[in-house]
Amino acid sequence: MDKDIAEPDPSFERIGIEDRLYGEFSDSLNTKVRYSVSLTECALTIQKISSSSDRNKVVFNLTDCVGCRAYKVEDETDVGAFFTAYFYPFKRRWMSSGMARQRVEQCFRVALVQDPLVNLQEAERWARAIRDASILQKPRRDGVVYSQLRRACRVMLLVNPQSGRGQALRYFYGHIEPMLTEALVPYTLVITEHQNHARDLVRETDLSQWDALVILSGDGLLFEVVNGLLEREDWEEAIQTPLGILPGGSGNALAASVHHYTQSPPVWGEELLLSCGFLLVKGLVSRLDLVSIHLASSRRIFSFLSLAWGFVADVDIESEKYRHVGAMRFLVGTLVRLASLRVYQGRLAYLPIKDGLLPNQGPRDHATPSTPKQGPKSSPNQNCCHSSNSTQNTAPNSSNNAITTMTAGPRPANQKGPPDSLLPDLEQPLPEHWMAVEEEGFVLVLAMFQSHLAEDLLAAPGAAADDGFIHLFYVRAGISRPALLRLFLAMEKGAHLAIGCPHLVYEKVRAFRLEPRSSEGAITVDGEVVEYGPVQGQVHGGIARLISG
Ligand SMILES: Nc1ncnc2c1ncn2[C@@H]1O[C@H](COP(=O)(O)OP(=O)(O)OP(=O)(O)O)[C@@H](O)[C@H]1O
Repeated sequence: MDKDIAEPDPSFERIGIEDRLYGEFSDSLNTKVRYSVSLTECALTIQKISSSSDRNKVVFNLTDCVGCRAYKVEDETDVGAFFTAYFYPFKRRWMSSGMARQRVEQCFRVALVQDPLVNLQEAERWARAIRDASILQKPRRDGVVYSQLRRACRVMLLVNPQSGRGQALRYFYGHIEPMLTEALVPYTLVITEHQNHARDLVRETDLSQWDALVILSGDGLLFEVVNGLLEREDWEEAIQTPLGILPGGSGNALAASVHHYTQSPPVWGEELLLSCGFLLVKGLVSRLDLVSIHLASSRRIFSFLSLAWGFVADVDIESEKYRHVGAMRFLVGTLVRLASLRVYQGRLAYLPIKDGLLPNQGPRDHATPSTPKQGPKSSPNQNCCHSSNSTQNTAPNSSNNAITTMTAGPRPANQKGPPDSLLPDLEQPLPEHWMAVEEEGFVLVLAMFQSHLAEDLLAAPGAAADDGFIHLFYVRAGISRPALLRLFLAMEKGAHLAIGCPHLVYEKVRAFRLEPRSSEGAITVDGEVVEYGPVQGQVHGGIARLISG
């Protein structure tokens, strides 16, 4: 479903890189004020004609432009026409520090001649040239070219009116609808009415009608959409439908991750909404990893965000009652939960990433900065797992790493979606090359698939949407309450790995298995509670597609 970039206006192409489109127009509200306006491939430059000072020159980068339209006003006596360009540049916040995208509109009156039609044609020529220039350059990341939604793509926009503080519809009408109109993106609004509404809808819908499925809600609604797509007969094609996320919940972890991947300064709340809306109308699409999660009941679900057990899962569940404070609910929940800190018993095992090495060989890929300093005593106890009856073969994967895989993974009956080649059945022993973590107990286990756990929790700073890794963290029993609090406070800036906490361990893995022994506890997947018991998962690198930037 790769859509190529729209064809640019040929008249603009003739201008060439060095040339400019130049014109003189009046202010839309005051015809006595006139501007010289010039357009290059990269920028729209506006200067007041009376002024010789450069201070009155404003330069807009066209990468910040979402659209431009030409029009005529109702007044029959006015021969003039207008064009308005819409920009969302990063600007310093009013009355506070930092930068965030803010909406700026530039409108000009075209009255070159007395013929209204000629003026309108000239306004349309400018609007088209600005639109085309704003989509000409395809960004690159590490040599990978993003694909792009076709212009005028058809978007199904699903809004959960109950999500977060119940503001999702206000966000839509206040910010997103105007932006979609400015960018000429046609959409159909679907207001979800109950749980699983979105899941049922995407499972049944004719996907050929849609170029993108966009969610304005918390992460829970996207979880439904992803799983609905993977329950279809045509799941392989269905999961290629580009997915978009707009933050409307109280966690908004994927939205925060998408913003983080643009390497822009961090933003929250409606500023994050504006940033994600901007990325949506720009329509760049990257790959998205999904992790298939096997539950004790043989049910398999697909996750794009996280799996949590212990402290993080408990905070997630218990902080539901503080959702009226928005993203702050996790901080409030953390403080409350710290008072009744628990240790959880269980077994954790994982399949490590070993570049160019067979598992069990070479140095451990231990990312905890403190670990080498602490010596073997404070290293987690890790052993290889032993398998009696697993069938294995060793095959190089696409990045030439020797990864031992299972020949045939478990595939629950009637289950769609990709097979899990790295996982044995949940009741079966793990292959020998898996690493087993032997600990006295855990305070938390957290498997992250994106960078953010919530808008203000940068749990896996090095993660990317399609890195093909599960970022596995665990905190061993024995950590003090102040040390755990310090970890979570540092996580706001993604600095928790750098503070030298000997109880925190971080591994990049491809698969994991968790077998809780404590009878009480909770496991959450993408923030939703799932059945408690043994659970395992493996990453499927880049099988979905995400509108990002
Ligand atoms: N109209 C509705 N009324 C009640 N529940 C709904 C409705 N629409 C969707 N849902 C369900 O609400 C659940 C939570 O949705 P979602 O995660 O998107 O928002 P949230 O829980 O407010 O976000 P967050 O987890 O960030 O706080 C989903 O499981 C979804 O199925």
